[in-house]
Amino acid sequence: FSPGLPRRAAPARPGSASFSAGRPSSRLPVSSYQSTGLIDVSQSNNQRDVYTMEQWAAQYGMQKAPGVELYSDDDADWQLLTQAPIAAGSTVLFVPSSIVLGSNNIAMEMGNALTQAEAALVAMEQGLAERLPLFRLMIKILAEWDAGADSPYFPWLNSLPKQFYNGVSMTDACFECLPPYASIVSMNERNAYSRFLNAVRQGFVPLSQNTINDDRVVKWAYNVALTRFHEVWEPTRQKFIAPMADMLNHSAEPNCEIVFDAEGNCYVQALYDIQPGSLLTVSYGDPTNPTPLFAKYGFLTSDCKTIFCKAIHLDSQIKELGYEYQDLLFQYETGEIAPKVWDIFLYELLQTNDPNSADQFYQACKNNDEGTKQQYHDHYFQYTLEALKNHVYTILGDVDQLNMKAQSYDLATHPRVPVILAHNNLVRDTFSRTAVLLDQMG
Ligand SMILES: C[S@@+](CC[C@H](N)C(=O)[O-])C[C@H]1O[C@@H](n2cnc3c(N)ncnc32)[C@H](O)[C@@H]1O
Repeated sequence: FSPGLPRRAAPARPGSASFSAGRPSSRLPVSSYQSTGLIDVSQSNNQRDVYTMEQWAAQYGMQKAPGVELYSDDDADWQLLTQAPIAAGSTVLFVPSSIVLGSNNIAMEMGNALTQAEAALVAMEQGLAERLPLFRLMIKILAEWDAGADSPYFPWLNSLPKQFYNGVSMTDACFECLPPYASIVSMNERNAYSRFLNAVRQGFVPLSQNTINDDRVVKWAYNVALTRFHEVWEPTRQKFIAPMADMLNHSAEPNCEIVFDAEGNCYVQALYDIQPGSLLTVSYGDPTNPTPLFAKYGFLTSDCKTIFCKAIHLDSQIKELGYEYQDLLFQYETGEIAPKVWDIFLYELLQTNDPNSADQFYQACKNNDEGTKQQYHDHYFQYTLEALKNHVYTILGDVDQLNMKAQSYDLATHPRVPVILAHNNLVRDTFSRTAVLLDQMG
């Protein structure tokens, strides 16, 4: 779950002297996929046995640096913290490959049945080929869930959350309370899930009918896979889930990173010296934009410094100028707007009113001709300013409406309302500051 991080050569396995004892690892047996003692994934039962999972992982050879502990302040969300200092570069956690779920191994284990299910998935939508490693993880989780207490992964499954707040779990009522960009990104997550469900229901993979027909179970397995994987790109692209390492939360300024060696062993390493009492964190992705993290993981980072431009009506201008959303940032604390946001607004104005100038401005942007760009910006400043103000005040008005709608929902049936409001408030706070800045400009 830290796609942006480069894979590094794996460090030497930590000397056992400085690590809490763990028995030598042995490969987990493949479960026989029979249903006994199924785990209740209904949201009403959010009990999680994380400590038995920790003991189970230790029995298979998981090792932690002294002082590393599971921690929760609400019994719902768990993470790792350290009670002892940890030196930069040292290994915080080691998870042996014997308990790591890897999409390549799953493909080998499940063979032809999985290949057929994957073909059915890709036939629905070519772009889903990218999501095959995730599909494999989901199928494996379902197979282990199907095996119930007979699954060698039972303690891990029993430690997992039942409640999710991401786009996959959202209803149409939730999407109606989000600004367009957040709504689209969240809906994409749910749509990908629907395709996965459809592929599972084609019946190729050896899962019980009860499992296949239970939307809650399939959705839970999908959410577990989606929110807990770590992607590696070498020697081939694949996704892993390493029990215990999957307890690390996200931070925009993480103090740890996750690496896998060629055998699939997982190492969590300290990026800096870490003080006692610190939470251990990794990066789940682009820290400049909280919305995709919100849609995928269902939380809003408290340490977010920027949001992306919400001008999705200018998508074609963004594409034409070759800009990325990462270039189009609004600063949370100051409301400042990135220069390229001004470019796309001006470009649209010129296209509508003065196509020749639009062409010249386009060339200047493409050639990084800052002088010419500045001349256009100076000349049309009042118009661009008006267009931006209009956009910002429209978004502010919309967000107020969306929040009013979200607040009218019953929390018992809409548990995602708080995170939706937190998302919208981040947008509102940032844009309020931007509005003040724009008003000061004229
Ligand atoms: C890989 S799991 C991490 C372990 C997880 N906290 C747990 O209780 O099992 C990812 C999930 O942790 C939660 N999470 C991670 N980072 C977070 C953060 N900075 N703030 C709030 N929740 C976070 C989200 O629910 C996310 O989907």
